[in-house]
Amino acid sequence: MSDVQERTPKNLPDFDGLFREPSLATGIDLSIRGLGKSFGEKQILHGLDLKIPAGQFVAVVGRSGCGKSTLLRLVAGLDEPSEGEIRFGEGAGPRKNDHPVRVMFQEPRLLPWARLLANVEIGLGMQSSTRENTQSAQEALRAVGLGERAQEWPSVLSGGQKQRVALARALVSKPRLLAFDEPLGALDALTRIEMQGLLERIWLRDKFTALLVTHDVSEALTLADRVIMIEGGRITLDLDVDLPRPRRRGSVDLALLEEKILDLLLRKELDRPEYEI
Ligand SMILES: Nc1ncnc2c1ncn2[C@@H]1O[C@H](COP(=O)(O)OP(=O)(O)OP(=O)(O)O)[C@@H](O)[C@H]1O
Repeated sequence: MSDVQERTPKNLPDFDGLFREPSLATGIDLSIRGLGKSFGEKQILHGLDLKIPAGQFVAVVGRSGCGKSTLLRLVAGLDEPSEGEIRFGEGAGPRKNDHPVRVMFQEPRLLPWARLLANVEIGLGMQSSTRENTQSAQEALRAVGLGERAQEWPSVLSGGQKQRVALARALVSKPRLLAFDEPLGALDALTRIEMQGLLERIWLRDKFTALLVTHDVSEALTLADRVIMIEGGRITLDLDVDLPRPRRRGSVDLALLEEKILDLLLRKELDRPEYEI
């Protein structure tokens, strides 16, 4: 597992000169015990146990419908567990107000009638705009490389640029845990690779705890310290990805790990009763 302590700003790749100063945000521990979730008669998650130390980057993979987004929604406080508990930080109970988690979704969900700066300020709450909020939003836009475009409208942006605004909006409140639900799923391959680099650099700078739900095993392995696989509502793989960063796409180490995870996913698929002859 990567050592969080070693991620000092001096190791960081520069992005338009924007990553020299670390922000004050730091990650938070996440502890999940006996987590279950049912929708009506259908049980989706079964007694999940998971501990994520502050600052770790964890990717969650698994077949479509296995419950990845359900887990993320529970962690983000967007839904209530049917059983079990989710705790943040040393000994802290579930926090209703001042929730430490922000989410970035696959769709940017920008307000078309608000300029980019105002869209990012929304990440600080719906209170009226203050000078500090405007400054924070401007900094967040700068961090995603859109500082010069604060007064533009969402409609003039490409899909990748809209996702960068969504990232700025998620970052502006300096969350202690940032959850990503397929954030790059709708982007073309090149933009996706660029965005992966941006996500990694921002995470290295801010040291928040990261929970990434993705279909893309290669993306999980490029970004995460640890990859978790959910199958049948349970964690069936918990793999440390102990490779130096930034990771080289197409390297033998990554390819071997990817093959191992894909093999497991495919074998599980073949084991399913509907595939029996
Ligand atoms: N609000 C809901 N009401 C009823 N069923 C739901 C609800 N939310 C999710 N489900 C069901 O829970 C199961 C898991 O859904 P979830 O979205 O967590 O899967 P996923 O692994 O994220 O899938 P995908 O990779 O396709 O996005 C699915 O069968 C889904 O239909």
